[in-house]
Amino acid sequence: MFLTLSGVLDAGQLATATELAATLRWIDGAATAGPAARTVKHNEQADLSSRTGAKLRDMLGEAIRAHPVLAATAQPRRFSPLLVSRTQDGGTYGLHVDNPFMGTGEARLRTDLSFTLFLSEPGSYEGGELEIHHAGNTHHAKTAAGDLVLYPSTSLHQVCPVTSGQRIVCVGWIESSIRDAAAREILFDLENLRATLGQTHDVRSPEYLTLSKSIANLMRLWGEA
Ligand SMILES: O=C(O)CCC(=O)C(=O)O
Ligand SMILES: [Fe+2]
Repeated sequence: MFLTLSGVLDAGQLATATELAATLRWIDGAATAGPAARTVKHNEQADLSSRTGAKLRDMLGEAIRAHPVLAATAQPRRFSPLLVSRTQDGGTYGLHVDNPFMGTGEARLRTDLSFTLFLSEPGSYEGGELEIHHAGNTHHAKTAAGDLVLYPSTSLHQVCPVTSGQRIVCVGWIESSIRDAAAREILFDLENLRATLGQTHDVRSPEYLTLSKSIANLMRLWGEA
């Protein structure tokens, strides 16, 4: 699944995010990468432990969690802590795969989906495309500020060199309640079908009830509570 969700941040939230990001302290991005990814990661990470950082993280987290299409397609069970990263001066994040598991204890999650929420307008920097390799295809994403790109964490991907300007993004990972991507897609289609059916059929009709029963039973088969 490769999906661009537009307007995850509205103009007001985007302005606040830009303002807050400008006051943050930045540290070497290699600190938050796994051993292999570290060797190809040439960017900076915002220190979100400050009050301003926490405010930014909370605001971005709320907007992402509130997005209905993200909820419907990803069926999130857990979110990783968000990172905010900055790439400039020819910086890049070379081809890598994300760690399969992140965090420890209660906060540990399996990474099923990765996302990038763009905070810089695409015209304000050169390069910096997020390039995702999947099933023999290569997808390039460089979207408007406020848009979010969602892709399978199973893919190799890279951030192309940023040759001018600054690319600031928020990245994070999702563990889905539906581990298998094909199963997740079937449930997404069935949910859409239920919404369409609801326009012409009563929720007590045999058609609506049978579809609801099938969705619930597939969730039992495929889902994790
Ligand atoms: O900056 C991006 O768009 C993706 C970053 C990335 O691949 C990562 O942090 O693992
Ligand atoms: Fe990555």
